[in-house]
Amino acid sequence: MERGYTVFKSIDDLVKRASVVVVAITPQVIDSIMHQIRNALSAETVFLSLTAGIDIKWYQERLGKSCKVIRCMPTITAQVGLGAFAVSRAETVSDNDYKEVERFLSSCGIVEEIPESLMCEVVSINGSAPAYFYHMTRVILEEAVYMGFNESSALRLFAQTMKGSAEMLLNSGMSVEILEDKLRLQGGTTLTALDKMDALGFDCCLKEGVKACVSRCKELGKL
Ligand SMILES: NC(=O)C1=CN([C@@H]2O[C@H](COP(=O)(O)OP(=O)(O)OC[C@H]3O[C@@H](n4cnc5c(N)ncnc54)[C@H](OP(=O)(O)O)[C@@H]3O)[C@@H](O)[C@H]2O)C=CC1
Ligand SMILES: O=C(O)[C@@H]1CCC=N1
Repeated sequence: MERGYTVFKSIDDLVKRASVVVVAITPQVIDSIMHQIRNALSAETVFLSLTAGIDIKWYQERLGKSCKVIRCMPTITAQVGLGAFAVSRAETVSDNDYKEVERFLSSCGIVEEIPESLMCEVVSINGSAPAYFYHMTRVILEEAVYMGFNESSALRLFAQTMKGSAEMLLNSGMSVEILEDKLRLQGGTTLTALDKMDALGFDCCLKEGVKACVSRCKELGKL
């Protein structure tokens, strides 16, 4: 433990020694490690699953009804301490177990407890959402370069603007409608841009993307 972590030679050894086991593998391979986990799991072990689409019932069917499962949908932004974790728990998870996991997740982001029935829906607003933003950034940057900007200069301007916009949404006390309305000046540039995007189906594209994301999450749970 000199470096603050220990490397185990097998999943079996790791699960036997851990009070909380974090499962962060893809839905496509999770079934293949279940038997190793089942043999090593104690009644006290808390199982924190980050795997999209896999529900609490799925774990209970493989590990037993009494297993303590917390399902979590994380975001890649935890890497910079700004994670947004959506969690739900099995009835077998005590408040103390839950608080321990919440404390651990809170070290790198915010934690919201949500009904398990919304765990696939939430992927579309947290887990996958950073990619929507990165994709939008790529499109905007492409246009910026076309207009003559240096790419890194445009990136700094755009990303800082988005960071500030998110900060205002979270901490200004103003609603998203009020904030948008503040920019919708009659005859102004912003309104012209929003009208053009609206006419080309921007809102509809976003809604359809969100729906596709949720559907895929549900399919992953059935693989
Ligand atoms: N990426 C994201 O932003 C988000 C991901 N998620 C969820 O997190 C989970 C992991 O995603 P992500 O980290 O991106 O995926 P990666 O493919 O980057 O990582 C998968 C990990 O699983 C390990 N692994 C694969 N097969 C086995 C196995 N048989 N036994 C043990 N370990 C194995 C891999 O180890 P090795 O490298 O050694 O092969 C790798 O560390 C997914 O379920 C995804 O739905 C949720 C929200 C956001
Ligand atoms: O794309 C995926 O399947 C995972 C879930 C959320 C983000 N990445």
